[in-house]
Amino acid sequence: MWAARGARDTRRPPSPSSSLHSATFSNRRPTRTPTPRPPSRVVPSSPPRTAAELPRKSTSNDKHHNRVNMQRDEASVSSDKERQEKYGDENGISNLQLEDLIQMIQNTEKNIMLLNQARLQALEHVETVLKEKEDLQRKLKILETRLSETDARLKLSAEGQFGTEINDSLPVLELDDIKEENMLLKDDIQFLKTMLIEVAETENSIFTLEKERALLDASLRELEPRFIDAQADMLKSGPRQYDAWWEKVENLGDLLETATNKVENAAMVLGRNHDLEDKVDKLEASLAEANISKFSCYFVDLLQEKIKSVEERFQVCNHEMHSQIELYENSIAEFHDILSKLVEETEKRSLEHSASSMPSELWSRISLLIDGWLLEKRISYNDANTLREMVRKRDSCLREAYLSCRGMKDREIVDNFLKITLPGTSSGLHIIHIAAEMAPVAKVGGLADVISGLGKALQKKGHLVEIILPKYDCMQNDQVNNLKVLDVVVQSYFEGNLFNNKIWTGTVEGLPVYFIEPQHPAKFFWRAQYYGEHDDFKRFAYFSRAALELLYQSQKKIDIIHCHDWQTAFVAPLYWEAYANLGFNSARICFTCHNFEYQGAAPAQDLACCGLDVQQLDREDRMRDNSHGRINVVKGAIVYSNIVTTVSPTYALEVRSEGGRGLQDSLKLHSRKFVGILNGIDTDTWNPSTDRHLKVQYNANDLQGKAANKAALRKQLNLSSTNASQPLREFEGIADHFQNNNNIRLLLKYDDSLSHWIYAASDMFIVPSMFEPCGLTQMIAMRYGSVPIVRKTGGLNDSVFDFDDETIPKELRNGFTFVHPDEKALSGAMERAFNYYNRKPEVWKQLVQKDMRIDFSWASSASQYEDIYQRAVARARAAA
Ligand SMILES: Nc1ncnc2c1ncn2[C@@H]1O[C@H](COP(=O)(O)OP(=O)(O)O)[C@@H](O)[C@H]1O
Repeated sequence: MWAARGARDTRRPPSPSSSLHSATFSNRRPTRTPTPRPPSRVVPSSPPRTAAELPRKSTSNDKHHNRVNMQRDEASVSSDKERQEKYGDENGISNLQLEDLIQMIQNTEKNIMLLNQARLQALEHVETVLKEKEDLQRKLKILETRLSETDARLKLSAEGQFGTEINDSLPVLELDDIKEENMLLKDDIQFLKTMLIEVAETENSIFTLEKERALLDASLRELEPRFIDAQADMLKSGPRQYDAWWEKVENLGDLLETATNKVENAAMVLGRNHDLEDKVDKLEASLAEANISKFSCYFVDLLQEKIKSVEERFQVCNHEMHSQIELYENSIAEFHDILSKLVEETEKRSLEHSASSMPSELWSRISLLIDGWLLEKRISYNDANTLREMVRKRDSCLREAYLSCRGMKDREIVDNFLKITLPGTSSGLHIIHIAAEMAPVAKVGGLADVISGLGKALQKKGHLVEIILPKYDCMQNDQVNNLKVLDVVVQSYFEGNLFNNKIWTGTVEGLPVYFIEPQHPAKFFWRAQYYGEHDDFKRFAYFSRAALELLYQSQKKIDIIHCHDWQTAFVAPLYWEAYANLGFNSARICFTCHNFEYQGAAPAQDLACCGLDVQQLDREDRMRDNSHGRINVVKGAIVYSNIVTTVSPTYALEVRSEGGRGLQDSLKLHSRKFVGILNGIDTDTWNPSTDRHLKVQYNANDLQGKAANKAALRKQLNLSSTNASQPLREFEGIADHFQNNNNIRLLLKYDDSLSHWIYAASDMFIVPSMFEPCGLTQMIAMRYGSVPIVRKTGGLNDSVFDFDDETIPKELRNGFTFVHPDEKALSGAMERAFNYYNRKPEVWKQLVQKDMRIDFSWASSASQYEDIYQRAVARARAAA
């Protein structure tokens, strides 16, 4: 499958067909990172000897339990390893200690589960005992009936109605004795009944206990994820915390062991109840025997004795049960206490942890806070600068002050910040980008990618980077974090009047951004589109002036103001002609032209709208266009900037001749400050192994997902699926014609998500541009394993090297190129690519993998920008 980018012949506003065309699809779901699972729980088939499972305290010889422990240990060890790989051993705690600690925590947690299991099983036993008690009651009833029968018979026999046999064998005196004994027996049985009621009460209290245990269980489940976090935190804790945690975990272990023993004792007591039941059985049997042997005195004695012993045993058991339950209740309360302390500590630790690795997003918020306070005149210029310096240095005091501000009133926060202002120095620069686009909040094309990509890379290098954009009505507000309007109005000059501007702030991709919303009747940025308005010149002249006014009023001590393309090229002459005289002159101006096709030429008098002096600037050596009697804003930026760049070394050469579109002489004149730096791509945004827009994520080592994306896109675009390697072609004029074609689709729309998918689905990416200042698409394509076929021009020439060109080092060869801007040359390059694709799939695969591994990140390009910024700043300081 192929994606082709239209030959470049127009720039802003981009033609809707300017980029990606292709097709494919798959209905496979993306592979997802497995959700972390809770630690496995082992439920033993009998009440566990949990002490054996407590670390370093094992006493059990039970084979089954040993096996269970071994499985658990293996699980703990492997998860420990994973954690160690993830977090490393930053604080010098020995691996062994950490392993022990983690293993201990995991075992402890599992033991809690096991303890609960044991409790459940103990309860099951209690239920059994309850049933057995009922049996016992039934049997006692029978016993009672039989006794009363015996009583009746004895009565009859005493009255002489019972036959001679009895009268012969039992004298009357003996019968009286038996009667009395039977009465005693009855009392005993009554007593036994009372005891059984007591047992029932004990059971009730066990059920109450069980309820409490269930609550505890629920809170345990809630605590489980925090507990896991705490384990991770512990890996990062210093030795002191490690010791404290260790001690707590050991206490917990001891407590659990005690509780376990108690449960074991309870189980023993229940066992004794079984014995008791056996004895009652025997009693019953003996009674039957006594009945058969017709009330032998000896038997009744025996019976009485047995009942007495039953009663005694019952009392002992009951007492034991009560004390066990009491102990168990106490240990649960203790356990609860330790658990709450553990939670408290975990929360404290996680707060400390987040403080040590505060993301750039938060630093950006602090930076915006400081600027807001300065504009609102709540802090002085000096304090603001000191605080900014601290932001730049990622100062830990400032971080602490910010983190401790939660819930404070505004005034208190300001005071808090002012308290920690200390003088400091830094080699980092304060860089402001003023631009018309920024990805992903306001993106039309590559300029937007550059602003966020370069900004992030410079921020990573320790510079304080801020962006100023127009507040477009059509921008993606959902891509801005913390978007809010400042309680301040910045006035700026336009066409002889001052106009209010609302200032919005927010972070985009972790960078602090200002959005200017002009309160001008022309509603400059309420046009439902970024470019293409009849008054574009005025719209962006207004914006450039307002952006400088914002910087001026916020009294920032800026090192670099970086403006981009003709829309913000006004900044360079405005800064030096209108603001430097006011003392706002610490910054050096850098101008990047992303495309010399667009130069912002207009009738000379139009320049006056933003306060520039037309008389002064409409001169050959300043802003007058080289070929027409107009003024040219890009020329003005070339003349007035300290640094001028364009987006690739080859394009920098091209624009010194024809490619300069009339500005070649100016560029030659200012060639000492002019340089071409190849753009990078934002490798976080463009990453096939994490890209959420794809059907299936993949990487250079596992290309299966790429094929799945291709199949998915083909299906989505309703293309034939009979031949998966069928190519697509393009061109607007034949879009309708292609609509019913099985192998071709022409897509004429801007769709960011689809663009990601197309990069992933395509095998080849054709960029046959007539000219291409840099081009990002060929680099993004390579990152997604789509081999570029490009014309050797501009940045394409600096990033794509022909696979068959033996004059180029082999390791650099990554695509297919052609020079002549005609169909024959393009077909030749495509044929060569197809040859490899169809006939040498292994070679092709290696090429795809190699392309995916090329580093197109901003890192090296940002270093070049950093270098030229620093040199310009150093020159300025030396001159001062
Ligand atoms: N139709 C489109 N839908 C979504 N994104 C697009 C589209 N066309 C181009 N893009 C994106 O715009 C950027 C183009 O950058 P670049 O190659 O420098 O071209 P340009 O300078 O014309 O903007 C890339 O991020 C590309 O993915």
